Amino acid sequence: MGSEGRGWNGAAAGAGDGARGGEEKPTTTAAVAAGAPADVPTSAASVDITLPLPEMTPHIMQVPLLLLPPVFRFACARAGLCKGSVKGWSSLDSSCFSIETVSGGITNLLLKVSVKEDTGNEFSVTVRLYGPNTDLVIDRKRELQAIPYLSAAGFGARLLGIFENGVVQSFINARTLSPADMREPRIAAEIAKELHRFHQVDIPGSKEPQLWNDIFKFLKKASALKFEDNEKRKRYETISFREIQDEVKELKDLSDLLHAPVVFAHNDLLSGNLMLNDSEGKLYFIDFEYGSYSYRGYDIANHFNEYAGFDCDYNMYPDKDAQYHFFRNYMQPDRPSEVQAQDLEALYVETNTFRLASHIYWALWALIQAKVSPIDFDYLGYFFLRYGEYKKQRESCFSLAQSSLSELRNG
Ligand SMILES: Nc1ncnc2c1ncn2[C@@H]1O[C@H](COP(=O)(O)OP(=O)(O)OP(=O)(O)O)[C@@H](O)[C@H]1O
Repeated sequence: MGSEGRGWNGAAAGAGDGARGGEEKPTTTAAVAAGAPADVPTSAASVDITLPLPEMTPHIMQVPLLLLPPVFRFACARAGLCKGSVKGWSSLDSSCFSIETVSGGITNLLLKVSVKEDTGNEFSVTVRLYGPNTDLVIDRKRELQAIPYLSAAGFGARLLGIFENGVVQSFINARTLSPADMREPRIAAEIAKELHRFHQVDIPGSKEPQLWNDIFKFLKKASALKFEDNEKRKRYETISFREIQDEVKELKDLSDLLHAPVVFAHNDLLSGNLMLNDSEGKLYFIDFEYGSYSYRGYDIANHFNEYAGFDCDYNMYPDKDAQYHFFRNYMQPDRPSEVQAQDLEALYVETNTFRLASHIYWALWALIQAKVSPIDFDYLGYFFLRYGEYKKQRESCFSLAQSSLSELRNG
């Protein structure tokens, strides 16, 4: 198939040779120039995410075909097929493929593409299509730079190929956790241990924490929006960006005094980004779109805020005992009971200061989404919910940090 047709813009860059059964290494495309790892095949093709699935299907199937050699080799290795030859798979026709939606997501469209050989063997990959305008809140270059290192450390799905507006990844055989699972002490301990490991991954490049840069960038964008819809405009005009700016500055100054350790943080550890294979006891962190160097306490606080679940019930935020249970397993995965009291207290203060930053971050994110996202969701309402929660928690979180700092000063 060529580059013509609705929903299909552009052609493979080199990887097209793979679709004809060749072994040539794909050439560099914009994705590589934007920071993709050099050994991952790329294609300049893009798929129109706005098409209904039946119309999109033929275009989607082209993506794994264009990126065929590595996807194929990976799939063969997993399924024990074809003994390393690419000829077998390239001769399959489209009737051997099936496609289903895994998730509409808030941000992306995730599809499972499966291929069945004559032998009956089947294997699957995922094709993730980036949602329109998501580059306004997601730094794709940062994400693509981090994935190979996270993948090498055993995190997430394997990156098999990159095309203009999405990626092909391995399919993970595991169930997605629910918010209730995530709060369960045994699973919470596993998440804490895995987060300890995640925070030790070294991603080359700048180690500067990005949290406040990102928040200030969001603030700038969020304060300059124009809504055509009357109702939305009225709600938007009630927001005081001067007030938010003052809050952000004050919170940043306070958190700077804590000298919190900086790590490569996931930054979006909600239940939907945690998968568990119960029989193997393997926990997966997925979706590194928001990953960056940041404060460890921020990553933990952001995860705790997600205990609120789909009902956004922030009363589900863990109490001190549940937080300590998590901290113990995070700080000393092998000997959780041996963590020192002062280390627990320090992480408690750190986490519950950054708890506020997480509310501000997602509140501002939601404002931008309210303008640019095609998804029918009350993002403005979500802004008010998160900013309201910030205000509700502000006093107790500020005084916790301030009294801890004054205790430190007074020895
Ligand atoms: N590689 C994978 N293999 C199997 N299932 C996956 C894989 N990646 C994601 N999923 C499933 O798809 C769901 C959505 O994935 P993901 O969170 O990456 O998408 P998203 O569009 O970023 O969603 P959101 O914006 O809501 O976070 C996950 O909760 C998980 O159930």
